[in-house]
Amino acid sequence: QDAQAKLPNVMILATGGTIAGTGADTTTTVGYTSATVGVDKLIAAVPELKKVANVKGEQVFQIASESMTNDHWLKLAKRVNTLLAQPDVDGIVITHGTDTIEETAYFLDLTVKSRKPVVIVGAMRPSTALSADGPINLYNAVLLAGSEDAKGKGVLVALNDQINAAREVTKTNTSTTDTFKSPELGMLGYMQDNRPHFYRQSTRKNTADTEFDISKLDVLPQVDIIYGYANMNRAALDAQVKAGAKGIVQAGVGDGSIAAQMKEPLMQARKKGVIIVRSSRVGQGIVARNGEANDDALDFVASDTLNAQKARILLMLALTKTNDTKEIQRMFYTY
Ligand SMILES: NC(=O)C[C@H](N)C(=O)O
Repeated sequence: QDAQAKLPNVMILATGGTIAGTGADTTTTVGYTSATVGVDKLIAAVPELKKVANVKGEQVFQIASESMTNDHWLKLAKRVNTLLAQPDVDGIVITHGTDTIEETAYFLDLTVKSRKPVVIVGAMRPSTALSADGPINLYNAVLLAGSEDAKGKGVLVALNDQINAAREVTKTNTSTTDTFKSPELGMLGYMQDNRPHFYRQSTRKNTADTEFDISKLDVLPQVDIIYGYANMNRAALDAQVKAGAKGIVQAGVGDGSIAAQMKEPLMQARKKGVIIVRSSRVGQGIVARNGEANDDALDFVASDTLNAQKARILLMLALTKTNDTKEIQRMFYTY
């Protein structure tokens, strides 16, 4: 009894994904159905959890993560903040589909107001598969969320025995279990021997140290992404601006370069008040301010090392505070 009382209290918030998926048979690893197993069953499948934490489950959503929306994020962030404000919650694990895990992780990294651990976990193989990765990933996530070492490190993404920072992690492979990597800045550490081993930490501000507050928001500003490619044209940009986008992230070629034929359309969008952020489709490296484009003259913002899908998140949150491009650029160098 006493030993159990000394264990950390970890809440598991389930949102769906492949970790809760089921396939036709044990060898089905593609073509299965995501988000079918409930949180109680996920917990019951790993009896070892009880030895390392007092776990409680809550089904927040039951969706495949490709269908994650801003509304889901607002609801999830509010729930996480409410739970972490309770003295009887030491850490949170979120089970999530892997397709947008990096986006949800970064959204929470910017909006959770606590230094208690928040760990997001998923799986690449459905729960019914041979060598399903969900159970060990969930076990490690609960250990991590209950550990002292994970406090104050921002939102963590833990799969495949590795710990990555929300800002830096990305899905690098469509289907293998070693898909989550922080290819340019490196992972934070490993899960091994029933404990985390940390080697580094992100230098960017997160969680309790950010300026963003979603507690009173029911909707986020519309921000969309346009993708760079040879022979790019303005159709997607114009459609997004017409549909009411307040911000556009360009996942540009190379160092966020702007095609000659896109310069005028982007300038026109900016004149209409739309904030333009230059990111890159490359996936690694800095998009430098005033590098491949004169951001000062164009009044654009450079994404620094954020990929386009994460730049979209920071721009949405930035737009809840300001429309000033200098301020928004500061935020891109802060978070
Ligand atoms: N491995 C997965 O979880 C993929 C799934 N499509 C999802 O993101 O929900």
